[in-house]
Amino acid sequence: QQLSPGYYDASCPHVHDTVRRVIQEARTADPRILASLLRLHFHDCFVNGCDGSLLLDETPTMRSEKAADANVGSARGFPVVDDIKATLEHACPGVVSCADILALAAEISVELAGGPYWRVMLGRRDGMAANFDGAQNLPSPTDPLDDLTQKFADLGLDDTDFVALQGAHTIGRAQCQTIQDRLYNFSGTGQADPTLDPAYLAALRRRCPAAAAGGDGTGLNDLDPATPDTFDNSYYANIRCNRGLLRSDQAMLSAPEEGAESTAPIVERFANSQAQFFQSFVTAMIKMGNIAPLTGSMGEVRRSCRVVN
Ligand code: HEM
Ligand SMILES: [Ca+2]
Ligand SMILES: [Ca+2]
Repeated sequence: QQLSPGYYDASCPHVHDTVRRVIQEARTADPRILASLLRLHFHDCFVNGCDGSLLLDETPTMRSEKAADANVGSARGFPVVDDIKATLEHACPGVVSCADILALAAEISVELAGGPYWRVMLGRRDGMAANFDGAQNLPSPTDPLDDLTQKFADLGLDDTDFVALQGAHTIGRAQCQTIQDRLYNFSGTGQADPTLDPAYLAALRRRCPAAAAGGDGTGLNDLDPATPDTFDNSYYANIRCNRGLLRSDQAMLSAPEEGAESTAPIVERFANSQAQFFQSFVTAMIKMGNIAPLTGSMGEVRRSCRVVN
């Protein structure tokens, strides 16, 4: 069985508008919520496929994905997902899965931030378990380029998908702790990452004081210093002038292992053409949304996204 854009046409015809309305409301108090929701879909799909596993709370017998390094103190937006779910349970009880809510919320967030529109494939069902170990294996900002591209390739996402999906960092924030080594002690050298633009480095050091100077690592930085809240292609222009925030962002320009293709030409292409970035981003989001979905009678439609029924 396959996903389809019209999956809820009969059972919950206003699902897209409903999700959109709740996000619009949340956004007035918290503009960052668009970025946070987009990230949740990624972190869900990369662990056990797009099955809502990320949303499950810890139980005495099951470690949550929320407790994994990439998510703890970092993944946010869960109360908004709860609000969306509650609104949909009121309108169409027991119909819309939490996995589909994340897919819809990602698309709507991109669109509201000024990015492309696409018809979201729907019909995923929710999984019955979280996978803490899987979440520990999410791509990390300290992974070298080849590990990053391999983690995407393992899920059927090629280098173009990888570069396009990283473009999600055209919106949102990252905590100082994710870049502290780049600013003060790159690869144990006691120096800054030499690939960082000097003016950008100086600005980041002001925002993120060293631990010895009292920095606690929780300060926030724009992932895209040029247009932090707009979904556009300036993320790639930043990388071209060594203003990628995370090491994993800038890594797209680093030399690949022998025999592997360079991702630099794709960065260049997206920096030069927002239309090509948008087109590849949509393709890649639909591919990512198709990772190992539960369909038919597999899994369930959760009543609360935090617990199995
Ligand atoms: C190479 C793979 C990736 C790595 C290593 C990575 C890493 C990170 C890190 C470290 C943060 C900051 C978290 C924090 O400080 O709390 C972040 C934020 C973010 N990531 Fe990624 N990411 C990757 C790919 C993606 C993809 C594929 C998407 C979505 C399609 C995405 C969307 C986001 C967004 C929107 C934010 C900002 C969230 C917010 O402001 O709440 N990332 N990412
Ligand atoms: Ca999942
Ligand atoms: Ca931007």
